[in-house]
Amino acid sequence: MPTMLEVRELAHRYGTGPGAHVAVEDLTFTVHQDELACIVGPSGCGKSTLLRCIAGLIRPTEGEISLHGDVVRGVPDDLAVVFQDYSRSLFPWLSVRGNVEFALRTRVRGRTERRRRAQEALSWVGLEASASKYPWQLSGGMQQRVSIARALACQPALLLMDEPFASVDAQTRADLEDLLLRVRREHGSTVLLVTHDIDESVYLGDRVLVLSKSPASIVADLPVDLPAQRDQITTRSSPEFVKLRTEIARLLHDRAPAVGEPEPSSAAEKFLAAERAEKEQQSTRSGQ
Ligand SMILES: Nc1ncnc2c1ncn2[C@@H]1O[C@H](COP(=O)(O)OP(=O)(O)OP(=O)(O)O)[C@@H](O)[C@H]1O
Repeated sequence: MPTMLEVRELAHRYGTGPGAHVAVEDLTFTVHQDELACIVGPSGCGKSTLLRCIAGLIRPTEGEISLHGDVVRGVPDDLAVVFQDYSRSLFPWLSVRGNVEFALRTRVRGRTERRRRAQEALSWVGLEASASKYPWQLSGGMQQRVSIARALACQPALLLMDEPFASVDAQTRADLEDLLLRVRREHGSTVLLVTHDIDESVYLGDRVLVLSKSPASIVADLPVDLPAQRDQITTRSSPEFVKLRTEIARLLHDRAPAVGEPEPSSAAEKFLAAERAEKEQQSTRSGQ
């Protein structure tokens, strides 16, 4: 498959002089066309900084980013982003269809064609019947489906997703993950998705890039050797899945155990258990 995204020796520093903060350093990786690559890393390690550089929102201090061979020097036309906070990314005064059409206003000529593309993308995410509603009339999961439809309607060369499912309850999250896998299978798209959630990175990804603590650098680039057709129960309990998520937890939890401390494997399990507990808490909070 051809290379869609190339990140070469990327570094970004906020500020200058002694107070400068190095957010990412020496990041090099590629994402191929039609691939879904997940980035997982500790909180504050520089994931959003990396995405902002790829989206052309900030200019990296060092290194270069290319999208289908063109060096990124501003916000690329054929790139779409789905953020975690769907409530702030949709216009409340526009209908669901209006929100999707709005994203097409500079990309697609002709109102009829914009409407057709919006309606098509809404059908991909199962929202064609809600096209005339307003975002505030929809559940959180449905609003995020609108954000996904809006991004897909643009037929982006690259879809960036920044913690896209972190603000919904656990069941909705699983539904949205499956929706993303299905839409990708049926319509093809190149996706770079950032998540805190190790299980989610393995469940969704063709590859998982594991980042170090701040400043972020790549500690592992792991292929996910699972079938394209995935299932929340069977896939997540398969030995390959468990092995990979344990390996990632170990990489993120990278330190030698002190005398009397648990072995790395049980430390990794503890880390995963803590992560699951945090997710459950978050899910309870977002369900309230
Ligand atoms: N505009 C900014 N000015 C100065 N420092 C910044 C700025 N944005 C981010 N940082 C710092 O850069 C580091 C990386 O931040 P970034 O938001 O990229 O991390 P992250 O991995 O996305 O975090 P999280 O997982 O919590 O969302 C952090 O220490 C943060 O405080």
